[in-house]
Amino acid sequence: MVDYTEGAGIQYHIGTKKEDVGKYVILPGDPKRCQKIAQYFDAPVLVADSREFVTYTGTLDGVRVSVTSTGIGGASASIALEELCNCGADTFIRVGTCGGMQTEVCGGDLVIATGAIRMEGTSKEYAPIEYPAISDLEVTNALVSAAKKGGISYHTGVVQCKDSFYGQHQPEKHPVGYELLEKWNAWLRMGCMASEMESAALFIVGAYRRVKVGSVFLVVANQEREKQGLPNKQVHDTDSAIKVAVQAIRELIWEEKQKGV
Ligand SMILES: O=P(O)(O)O[C@H]1O[C@H](CO)[C@@H](O)[C@H]1O
Ligand SMILES: O=c1cc[nH]c(=O)[nH]1
Repeated sequence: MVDYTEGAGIQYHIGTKKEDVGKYVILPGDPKRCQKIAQYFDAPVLVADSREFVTYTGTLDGVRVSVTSTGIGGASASIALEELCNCGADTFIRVGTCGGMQTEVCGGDLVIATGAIRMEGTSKEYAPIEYPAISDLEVTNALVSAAKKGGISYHTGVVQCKDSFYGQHQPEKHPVGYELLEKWNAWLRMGCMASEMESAALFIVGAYRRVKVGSVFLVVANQEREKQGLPNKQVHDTDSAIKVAVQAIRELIWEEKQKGV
């Protein structure tokens, strides 16, 4: 019988063993982003490739670091996070793409999440909706510091997470479009910066597992700019977000070394 629980030798979905995974893990959604991220590590090795979960491990400044793809949505992201925690990882940075919501959040900018709206299903199977999905402060500060050092245009704030990508982009086609549109307008009025899919689940599962999770996203476009007839640049190269995540991990490693951890 398969042992799905913590302590099992090989994790059931992601296919890693404890010795395969570093303390720090970068979490892209897209498995094809993993190799691109691993190129920034010293001596990267492909340690597992199972379903949507691809894992490489190498080092940064002598410390073991991994990258594991989460697939799309909170359900698979929560599985990746749980199983990486079972392997001993404790600090995570999601590197994703998002759609800008406020008109100043333009294609090519980065968004660093300070919290996430829980309009998805997975986090509700962990914690009551009153519990906030917030990013880890140390990881978030490291991401901000890295973006500043890199001279990259970035925004901080709340992001919206949902399960339906097309509910964001074509709400009028959905039978419950009236509800999606009303909520979208409320998120806009509250100052929500961007829409993506995984951070709410990752922040909630991270809180439950007592690990640190932060998120940085490339803004691929902004549908609100489009609606208002403003120029709407489209950008798909995630390299700036990857560089910021890698630099943030270096800063976190440096801080831990200072503390003698
Ligand atoms: O680019 P990734 O990391 O997959 O992130 C975003 O892109 C996917 C939707 O296109 C969702 O996973 C969303 O969160
Ligand atoms: O608009 C977008 C872009 C990326 N990911 C999303 O979830 N929405």
